Amino acid sequence: MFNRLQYISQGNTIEEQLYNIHKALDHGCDWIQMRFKNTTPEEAFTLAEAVKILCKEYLATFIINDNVELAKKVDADGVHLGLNDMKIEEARTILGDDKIIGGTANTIEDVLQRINENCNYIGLGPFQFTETKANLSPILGLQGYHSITEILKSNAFEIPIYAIGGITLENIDDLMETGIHGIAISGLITQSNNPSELINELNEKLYVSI
Ligand SMILES: Cc1ncc(COP(=O)(O)OP(=O)(O)O)c(N)n1
Ligand SMILES: Cc1nc(C(=O)O)sc1CCOP(=O)(O)O
Ligand SMILES: [Mg+2]
Repeated sequence: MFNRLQYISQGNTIEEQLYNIHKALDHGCDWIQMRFKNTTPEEAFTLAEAVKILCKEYLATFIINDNVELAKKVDADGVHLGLNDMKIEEARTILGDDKIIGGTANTIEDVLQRINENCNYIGLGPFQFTETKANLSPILGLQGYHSITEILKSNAFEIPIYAIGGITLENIDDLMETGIHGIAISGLITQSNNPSELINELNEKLYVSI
């Protein structure tokens, strides 16, 4: 079973990224998505090599955002691909069946497409407004997750769905009640002054039904 909490990394430099990723790992995150935008291929490779070593040390899952070739090059555990990134089928051909390929969805139509593409999980968002990502798709809100998970349940689809976008501690119980698998968080963890307490509280809420 996949982790229920994904940390989506932030940082404008390799140093900032490493600091934030190390902080998340040190305080209990064990699924890291390296999301390093507006950088050079060389810097992305340098960071990915370092994060691979860190994730191995912490026994954490290492996912790279967008860049399939980099994930292959550093032997990451997988990639996350948006609707405008490389096609899932092409990524699967490059990475093979043993790697994790996550896909973004913003609507039920996108979700069904991702299921047909044999994604390993779906990042469904945005839950609410967030400054972490530009050009957000329409906000889903709690009702948006309810309506989508209802359709999936009635069709016996069991792909892990992660909510993403502006998620805070107060949203977890309501989101998990919709039947999603877990959540993906960036800013809340990055900006936390007490990451241990926050991540413990997040995990308590996420695994309470287990
Ligand atoms: C878990 C998860 N869900 C969604 C996204 C968004 O991916 P994408 O639409 O490709 O946007 P960028 O992150 O590339 O800006 C994600 N990264 N992770
Ligand atoms: C990377 C990303 N993708 C989204 C989507 O809706 O596809 S929202 C988002 C940002 C998530 O960061 P935060 O937890 O700081 O809001
Ligand atoms: Mg992307």
